[in-house]
Amino acid sequence: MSPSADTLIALDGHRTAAINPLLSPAMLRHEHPMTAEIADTVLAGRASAVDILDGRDDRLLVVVGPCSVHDADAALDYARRLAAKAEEHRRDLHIVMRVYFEKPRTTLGWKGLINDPGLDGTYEVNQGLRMARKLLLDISALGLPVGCEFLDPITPQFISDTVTWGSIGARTAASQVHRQLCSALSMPVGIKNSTEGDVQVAVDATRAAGASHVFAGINPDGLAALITTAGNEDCHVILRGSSAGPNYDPATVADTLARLAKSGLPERVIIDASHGNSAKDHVRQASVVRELAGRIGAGERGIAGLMLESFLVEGRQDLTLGSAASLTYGQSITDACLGWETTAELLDTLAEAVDSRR
Ligand SMILES: O=C[C@H](O)[C@H](O)COP(=O)(O)O
Ligand SMILES: C=C(OP(=O)(O)O)C(=O)O
Repeated sequence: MSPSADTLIALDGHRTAAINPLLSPAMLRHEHPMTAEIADTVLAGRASAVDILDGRDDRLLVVVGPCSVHDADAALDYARRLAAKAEEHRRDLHIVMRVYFEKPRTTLGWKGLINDPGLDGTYEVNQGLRMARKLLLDISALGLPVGCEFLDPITPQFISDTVTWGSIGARTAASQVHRQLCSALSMPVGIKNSTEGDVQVAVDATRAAGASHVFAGINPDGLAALITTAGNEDCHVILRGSSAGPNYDPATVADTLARLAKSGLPERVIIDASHGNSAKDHVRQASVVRELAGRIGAGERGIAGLMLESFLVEGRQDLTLGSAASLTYGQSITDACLGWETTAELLDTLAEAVDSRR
């Protein structure tokens, strides 16, 4: 005898409130298509990032932009300013804009524009995916490459062709699902040390992502599929500090490079000037960048790039769900960011440091 409908729900529908349609990756890519010009920006941006990581290009990779995107207009406004700065410093810096749509929360909070584009708890994910893809294309169309954190393992199918540099965050570096995902991605991916400061987890993730994997995912039509990957040899470690304090000091950088060498991996790191390296204080973030510029200018090698959290207006503000209209334009609603003027100054300083090291 078959179980009753109520029994079936009790078995595995007990805590599912709703299941709604999700648009397919192929449909979204059809609505917001790649262009030949944008493809050139993405491919050239990836090639430059890989050349820097591999030491064939002596510039610095700088991933800079808001902690999270909550307003596409403000992000594009920021992107126009950054594109001009990227052009000015193209000889010394390879600038990639941080365009983060997925926020991993310590406990609870707004999870980013893809999850809740209305900033009001309505979770219009299909709309969020449309907004994200459109913005990634709009920014790349300026000739400015973009960088994203990949959090949900399904999201990359919708946007990854537009992304020049990817990241795996501190909270997911140990996750096999995310390591497998990295092994499939076509761009270089930075993987962070844990929030508690474990660097080895990022080294292990880099090694795991370099191998081939077979896992369940979705195909371009959104159907469940078995994915076989080639492995991504362009993954690298990001030192982001921790709850115990910063980890961008020369000794930790040297120790990380030694750990990478021991695992047979290229010796290179990216330093995140924010998060645990600045205790999420944007003023301290500027000091971290200045200190690193001094070290790079004095000849330190192994640091292939930096990450900066920056937006139009310095600092941060709290979001009250449903009250987006009262937010300050161009200010972060997640972690505190450097303001535009300080960011521009710091980019000048980093460019000078690269020139001195040369
Ligand atoms: O980069 C953003 C945050 O540091 C990360 O999403 C965690 O944020 P939370 O501790 O405010 O949840
Ligand atoms: C969430 C982020 O950082 P972390 O994973 O280092 O906390 C981030 O860079 O947005």
